[in-house]
Amino acid sequence: MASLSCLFPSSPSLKPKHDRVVKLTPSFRKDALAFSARSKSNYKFSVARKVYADFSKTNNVGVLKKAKQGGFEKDPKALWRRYVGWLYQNKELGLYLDVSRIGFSDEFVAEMEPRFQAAFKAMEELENGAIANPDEGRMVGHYWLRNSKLAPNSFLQSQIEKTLDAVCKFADDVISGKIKPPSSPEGRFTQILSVGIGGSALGPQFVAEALAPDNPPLKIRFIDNTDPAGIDHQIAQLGRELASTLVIVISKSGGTPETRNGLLEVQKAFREAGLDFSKQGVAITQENSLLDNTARIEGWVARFPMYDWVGGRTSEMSAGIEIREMLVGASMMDNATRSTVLRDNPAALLALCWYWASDGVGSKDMVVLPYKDSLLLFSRYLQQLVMESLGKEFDLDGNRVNQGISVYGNKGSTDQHAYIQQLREGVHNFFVTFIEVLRDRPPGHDWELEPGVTCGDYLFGMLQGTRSALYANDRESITVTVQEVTPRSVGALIALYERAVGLYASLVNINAYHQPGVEAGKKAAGEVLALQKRVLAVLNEASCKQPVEPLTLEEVAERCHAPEDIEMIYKIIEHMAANDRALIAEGDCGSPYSLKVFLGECNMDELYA
Ligand SMILES: O=P(O)(O)OC[C@H]1O[C@H](O)[C@H](O)[C@@H](O)[C@@H]1O
Repeated sequence: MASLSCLFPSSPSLKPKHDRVVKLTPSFRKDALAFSARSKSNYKFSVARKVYADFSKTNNVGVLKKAKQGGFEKDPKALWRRYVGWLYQNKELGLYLDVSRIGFSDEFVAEMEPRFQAAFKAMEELENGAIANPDEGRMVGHYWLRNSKLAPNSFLQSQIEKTLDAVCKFADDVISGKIKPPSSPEGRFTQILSVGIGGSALGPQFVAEALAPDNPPLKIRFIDNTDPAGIDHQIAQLGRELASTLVIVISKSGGTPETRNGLLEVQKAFREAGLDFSKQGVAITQENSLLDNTARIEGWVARFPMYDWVGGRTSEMSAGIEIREMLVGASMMDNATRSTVLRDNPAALLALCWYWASDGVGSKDMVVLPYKDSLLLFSRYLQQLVMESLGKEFDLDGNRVNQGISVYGNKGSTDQHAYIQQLREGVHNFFVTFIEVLRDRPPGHDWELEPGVTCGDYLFGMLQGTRSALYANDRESITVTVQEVTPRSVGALIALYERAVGLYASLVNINAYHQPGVEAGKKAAGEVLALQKRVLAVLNEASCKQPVEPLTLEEVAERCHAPEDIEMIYKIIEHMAANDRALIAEGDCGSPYSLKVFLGECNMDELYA
């Protein structure tokens, strides 16, 4: 078993290359202001504007703010012309993008054109194998997964193709019962339990929810946290079907603590049920990772690779279900989003809208509202893709920029009964993306629940109504329309947003492919657990005395040589007490100074260890 420290890797390569506490330079400030003023001063709808910059005195963070006053284009005919003029249509994919309810002007588009050309060039270089993730010294190759011929060399190309074939064959063999669990009465796998977190969970969850047939050959459930009660619930729900459950453990790094814990908990459940986990376990991870080595040594059913050059949040196409059609959709969208003509490139249009709506500094949140239950998880999926990619402290030149765009949303029309009130009338700090699906339900199932009106017409009406009502109050929106939710359209949507994020990152000059900020929390979590071990040792020593010596928090902190960590020690003891692992002799947790604690048992082995 790996020690805990191995599972909280702190990668030195993730550190900034140089001291990046750099002030926002006056020239940057001037450029930003001039750019914003120039591009918006001629705004054709004659919107009065006030543009000002506000620089925080305390941390040198520059925030360019704009104030929009007056109205948007409200004349229906002019608005219709704007709609038609900017409408993007992808005939092959049956996908439309409407950006008419974002108020950018022609002057703004012209100002942005050179930046987009630079972004297109950077994207081309990325696709050709440039080190597009400089901090980590990595190529960024998720686009090759849907067109292996793009891979920069034949070795990578054949790796991609072989993996895809192997995944598809494995899936067929599991479904047909050729690969089966050793001791299940059904004689085939009936359930999938997917264990993973972040990019190793959100994509599979989204796709599984979006594309699940009514009666899938295998049902899928997820463990995506280190919450023991949540894990117990998933295992309990499987019940006797644990014997016919295929457990797929997904972790690019192969060392993420939450995923490791999920695996250990599931393996324990297998042992207790008298089942051999290795005959039902599959690993999807980088070659030679901790997970890969474990799976190899224990002889799991299968192992599939994730690549160094594919980030977790862009790994949806690495290995999974229904993959070939999704890849076709993604590849078609990739072709469309390679266009260097802004108007013809839906990813560039999205990036343009994001830049306009959020002033290129994330001043507005992106609310994602799919009007389709099966796309519920799209917003959660996009939350990671957008926020982990764009939420960066420094730009590529080392300037402190604190970039990002916040993403939230669930689905319509459900959310209309929750927070649309605030969107329409409250604080104006967002823009909306509607996802519209034209086909309501499979052909032949529709009926009119009142004369001339189906259930789906209501959903349609709610979307259109909300879009209009928001715009009437100067709230901007984008609408992405697809014909149906199919593997192809889901693949296309994922590819559309992956590219939009990449292009936007170029516009604001940040690395979209690393996540240095995530390391801080992981490191701190490791320190908490290390402190907990010291607390346990101190309490154990006092609890082994005759008579037992209950300790105050101050005494524990002092004996741990960590008086400055007393608050964390209190939290550790509170948590242990709630789980019957520490006993309260006096006082209670609500009055920390009154507390005296000890352990229920003395562990002699540990005492003399
Ligand atoms: O796939 P794994 O290596 O287990 O990583 C799972 C997740 O870990 C971290 O939180 C990263 O920030 C995510 O980008 C990643 O998706």
